[in-house]
Amino acid sequence: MTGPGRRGGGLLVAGTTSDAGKSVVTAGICRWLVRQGVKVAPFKGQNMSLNSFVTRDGAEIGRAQAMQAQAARVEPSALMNPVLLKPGSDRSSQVVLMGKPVGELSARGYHGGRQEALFGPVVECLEELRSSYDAVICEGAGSPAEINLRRTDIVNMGIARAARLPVLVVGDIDRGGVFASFFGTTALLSAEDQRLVAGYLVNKFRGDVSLLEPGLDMLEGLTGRRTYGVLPYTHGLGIDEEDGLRVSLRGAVRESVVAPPLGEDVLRVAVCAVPLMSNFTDVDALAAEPGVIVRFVDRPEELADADLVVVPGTRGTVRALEWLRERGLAGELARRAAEGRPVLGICGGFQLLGEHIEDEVESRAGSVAGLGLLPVRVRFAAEKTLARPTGTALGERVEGYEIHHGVAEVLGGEAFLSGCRVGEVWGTHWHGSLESDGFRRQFLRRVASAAGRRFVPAPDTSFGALREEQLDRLGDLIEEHADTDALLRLIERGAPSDLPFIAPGAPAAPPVRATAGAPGRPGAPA
Ligand SMILES: NC(=O)CC[C@H](N)C(=O)O
Repeated sequence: MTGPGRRGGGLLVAGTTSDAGKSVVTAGICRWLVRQGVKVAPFKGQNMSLNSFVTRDGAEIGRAQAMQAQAARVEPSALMNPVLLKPGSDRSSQVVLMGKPVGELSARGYHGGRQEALFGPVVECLEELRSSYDAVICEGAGSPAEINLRRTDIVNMGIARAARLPVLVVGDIDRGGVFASFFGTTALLSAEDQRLVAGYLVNKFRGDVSLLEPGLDMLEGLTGRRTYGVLPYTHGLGIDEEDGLRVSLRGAVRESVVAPPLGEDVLRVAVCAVPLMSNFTDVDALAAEPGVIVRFVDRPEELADADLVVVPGTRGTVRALEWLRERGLAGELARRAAEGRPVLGICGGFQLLGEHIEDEVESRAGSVAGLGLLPVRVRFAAEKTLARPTGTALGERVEGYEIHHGVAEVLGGEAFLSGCRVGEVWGTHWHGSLESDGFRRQFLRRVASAAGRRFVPAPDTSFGALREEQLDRLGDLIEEHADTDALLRLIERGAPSDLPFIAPGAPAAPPVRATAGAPGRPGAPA
């Protein structure tokens, strides 16, 4: 890898838990490597997420992999995330294979054979990437020691074994229990799997590393495996989170810039935390503006002081509609619309603002009345629209991306990004439009004026530049707090050959039970 043309380096970044920081560590490693002149790509065999992105050639992949591709300074591709599971309920998910939906499957159906069938294609995607990049940094899912799922695994040790990748296990020390987690994660793997587990990376550490070091030495004594770095707890790096289901955002304030507002007033944005929220990252660009406060809400009272209410995308348009009605938010939205106070509906949030929804695909609820705030009729199609549209709104160029089954027929209002606007109610299928800086500023000016706020958008916020800065900070974290020489050796040469076996190893599988417990969320590791 040090010389041009050297191919085949790789690493699997696994975690002791979900949310240990695998995605950001993977991105950080990609950014550090590309800065060293290494041609690097990210990969995740299977991702479970409602936050997805559309590649230039129209394939849907997890946003986390798209973000990692940006960290690696390469164009995202379906090869980087061949399987994407999009939960539609606690028990079933839409399976997206190589960027296209192939059907809805229950967790049981998925683990009962379908996932195994995907192993070959997933490994082929990884091999294809490895043949054209110096290094591929793979992200695992959940924990590699999910002993109930190991047999059919296509994202953790299954992939590491097939591609002979060294494995680095990331642990979140902020939650505590990191030593037991590292030890246990290793000790519950088979001897063959353990041979690839090269060592550990401590994430989210606060305080004095010298206090941690004796523990890391003891861990090495116990496992024969070293720790490759201790990354400090860093705020503001939660970019492009994976899973809108697991992370309850209700009541949460979107991490915003600390710069003071320019005008006399701030602008308050309330985002309805609808069920199965998709691409809630759309509002990150609002939170990046000085003086814009973005929070997720689920009660009508919380809309009262909001200058803008966003109804975001959702994998369950009809379900979200019911939820808005049950919680009294629907009435509040109608009142706002009548008063000329701004509302922005994005994708599923746009669909439900319309007059009528015909859905035999997503909810199978048939004919459903929408909130009637926009002159739009939506009919769900089996075919998914995946697109990267560009256009103009408020005199500014806008780029976006579309991921939806619903097809909107716009019957009136003023055209707005393939959707429409009536009064101060705006609706579009486009995600990501707020990342277009000029448009975002114009839109915020318009909202401020409609809301009667003396808010002034900063003239120079560049969302793209902020995103790049964040990725650079991730690269810095690796460069400054990991043993990069050792990491590079690992990526180039694979796991050391003398890693000891830690008892007891993988437990034997029990005889198959006729009525095994329900597996909970589909594809549990996420
Ligand atoms: N991304 C979305 O919000 C999707 C909207 C809706 N569930 C559809 O598929 O049409």
